[in-house]
Amino acid sequence: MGADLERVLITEEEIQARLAELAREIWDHYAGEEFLLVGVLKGAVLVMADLMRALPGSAPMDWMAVSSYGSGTKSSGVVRILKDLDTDITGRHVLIVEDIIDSGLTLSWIRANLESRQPKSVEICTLLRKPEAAKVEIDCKWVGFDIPNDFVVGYGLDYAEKYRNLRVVGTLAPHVYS
Ligand SMILES: O=P(O)(O)OC[C@H]1O[C@H](OP(=O)(O)OP(=O)(O)O)[C@H](O)[C@@H]1O
Ligand SMILES: Nc1nc2[nH]cnc2c(=O)[nH]1
Repeated sequence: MGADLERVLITEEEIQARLAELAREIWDHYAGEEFLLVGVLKGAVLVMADLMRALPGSAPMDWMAVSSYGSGTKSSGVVRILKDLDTDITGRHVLIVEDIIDSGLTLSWIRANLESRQPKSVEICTLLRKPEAAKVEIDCKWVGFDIPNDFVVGYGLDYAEKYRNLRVVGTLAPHVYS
């Protein structure tokens, strides 16, 4: 599987070290107030698992699954909820946990959707962000790494449902696409 990678952009050690920093900053930010971690399936599964284990204390967790539709392309900005939260977030601090902000369209929609439910606050933590790919500005408080505008896999991110279990983030070799 690793042989399908062209280049490792971020190593396992770099990911874990950065998540530990983010976990500390997040914990300090909420200063003892409860916050709900909201993961976006499926890509955020590994970020959620490692980020929440790096927190100095407990935080509850919930999940959403969404899908783009309409034009058929990903991240069209038109989003459908496949699995909604189990939790009522009214009056609660919500921290959305994502693997990647690419165009920003998915997260822009999710954030607006969650904000319409009258939470106390909504913030975002993403492991990866592609500044050059942004189609909408996203106010994201915690970003692990800004990366170039290349398609990446690993650490939760897939290509045709493969490579999510890689411990690194990297780009795929051309032979994989042919
Ligand atoms: O900023 P955007 O251009 O909207 O792209 C980001 C979205 O794309 C990925 O999800 P994907 O649709 O690949 O689903 P997955 O998490 O189930 O792999 C990622 O997890 C984000 O949700
Ligand atoms: N696997 C993967 N999914 C994405 N969704 C949005 N951008 C990306 C990316 O670079 N890689």
